[in-house]
Order: sequence, then structure tokens, then C-alpha cells
Amino acid sequence: MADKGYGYEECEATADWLLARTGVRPAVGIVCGSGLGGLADMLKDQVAFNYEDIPNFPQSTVHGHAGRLVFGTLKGRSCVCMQGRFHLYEGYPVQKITLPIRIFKLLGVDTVMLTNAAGGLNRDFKVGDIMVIKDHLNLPGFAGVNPLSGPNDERFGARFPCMSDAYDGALRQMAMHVGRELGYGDFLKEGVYCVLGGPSFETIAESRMLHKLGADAVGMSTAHEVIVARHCGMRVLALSLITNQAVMDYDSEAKANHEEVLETGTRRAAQLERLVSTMVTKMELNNNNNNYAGDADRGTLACQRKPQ
Ligand SMILES: O=P(O)(O)O[C@@H]1C[C@H](O)[C@@H](CO)O1
Ligand SMILES: Nc1nc2[nH]cnc2c(=O)[nH]1
Repeated sequence: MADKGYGYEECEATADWLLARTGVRPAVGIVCGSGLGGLADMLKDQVAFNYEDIPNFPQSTVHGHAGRLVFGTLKGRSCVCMQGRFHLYEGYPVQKITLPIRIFKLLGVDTVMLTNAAGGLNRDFKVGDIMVIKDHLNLPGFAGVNPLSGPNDERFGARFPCMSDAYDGALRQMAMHVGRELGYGDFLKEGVYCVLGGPSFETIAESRMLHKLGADAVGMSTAHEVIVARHCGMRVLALSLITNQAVMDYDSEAKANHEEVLETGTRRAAQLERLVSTMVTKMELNNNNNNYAGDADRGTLACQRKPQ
């Protein structure tokens, strides 16, 4: 894909451009979902770049996605945060919307923490719940829309990466543990995220079908980023904020809408930020004592060759 503007050389040029402009060497990369950009404001000693100024970067077009890449520290740990992500429905090829994840890798990131807004399909979920993603259904992938389509560059990862370990078990366990410690037990869930192309929300029949297929929540992002992150050997934690209930009943008057999504984001932002920042603190501590050592390395070694 080098000829299309999202190959290794482009990612490397962008990473070098950024590294020349900040002294921060991030170990953690954070991606903010719709209405959840406040996560970036938690970073101290910020060095921020507008997407429009970053070579090879796509531009944010969606309300609730500011379009800034923010470097800084979170409780002393170096991080980089995308305040705004890209979606298929914005018209970008799937390889382009996931390009920042490869740039994360070349910046030195080893752990990616993604957030998104999603519609709840599981009837036990309520608006405002935080779902730790344990697995995904990549429906665009069923139709061949996969960010790894096209020539494979072994410098990123292997041609056929394993995805059965996509969502790091130790990080998920840590998220549940930290969440309960913070008193979030009543609204902390675990489940399967299903990505669709959007931008239209689901019909009732579609929501019913996705629920029957095993999805607990539905959205328009994240899974592509996870595939790319795992391909290049980073470990992944992903959190969905259930911003609305998917409409599954023909008698319902409810209508999914982006304003409700953003409003729920605003209401739960502080708790989500606290969960993420506490986890970053614990990860740092646990780098020393290994209690929460991720399984990414094991997964990487088992599933793919290391990038050369
Ligand atoms: O970036 P995320 O996945 O959080 O955004 C979701 C999906 C759509 O972009 C939007 C719908 O309201 O929110
Ligand atoms: N596809 C989809 N994406 C969402 N993002 C936030 N809510 C929803 C939803 O109900 N459906």
C-alpha cells in the first residue's frame, strides 16, 4: 500500500516529524471516542498538534472529535492521545483511518487504550454503562474491508495475525478490578463489540440480528484500530461507553441520534477518565512487580513473527 500514502515509509516520516517536535517518548497511546475527548485534557506538560499540521494525517470531520494529537504525561507516564479518531463513513479507506495506530507503534507505544461510544444491544446494559471489550465482530471485515488488506509489510507484522487474543486478558482483568475499586461496579460490564460502517444507525431488524450473533454493543470504530495494533504487536484495552440503547422493539418511540451519544459522553466523561488514568498508574507500578503483566508478548510470540 506504499503507493497509496499509508505505507511504512509514510508512517515513519510522520513519526519522525512528531519525534523531532516533542521530547515525550510515549509508552501508552490513547484514542478518544465520540464525546470523550476530555481524556486528552488529563495529560500534563502537553505538546499538541492539530491533525491538519501533521504530515500524512487524515482530518477529523465529526462533531465530538477535536482533531488534535496530544503528547504529555499521565501520572508521570508518557502518553500520546488522539483527541478524535477517523471512521469508515468519513470516506477514508480503512488503511487510512488506522494509520495513526501504526504511527503510535513507530513512536514507541506498546499499550493502546481505545474508547468509543456504542449502542447497547445487551438488554442488561443501561445507558451510561462502561463495557470492557472482550472481543469483536468485524462486520465490514466479512465483506473484505480489513485494514490489513493489500500487500503485507513484515516490518509491521505477519501476513496472517492471530485475533483470538486481540483484547489483552490481563488488562481486561485490571480494568474490571480497578473499576470496582473506584466504585463503578454497578455500571461496569464486559462484552462483545460489533463494528458496522455507519453512518446510519441500525434498523430494528439489524439490531436484533447483531444481538443474536453475540454482540453486546454496536458502534462504528475501534475494531479496525485493534486489528492494526495487534498486527504490529501492541497490547490493547478497549472500552465502550453505552451512550444509547439500540432500538430493538417496533413499539419503541426511541430514535438513536448523535446528540444523545455526545450527551452521555459528557455525563460519564469524568468516570471514564478516572478509570483510564488509574489504569495507567497501575500499569506503571505493575511494570515493576508484574502483577498485571499483559499477555501481549506471549500472544505476539505465539501468533506472529516480530517485526524486523
Ligand atoms: O468514535 P466513536 O466510535 O466513539 O463514535 C461513535 C460512532 C459514530 O462515529 C458516532 C455516532 O454517534 O459515535
Ligand atoms: N452503530 C452505532 N454506533 C453508535 N455509536 C453510539 N451509539 C451507536 C449506535 O447505536 N449504533
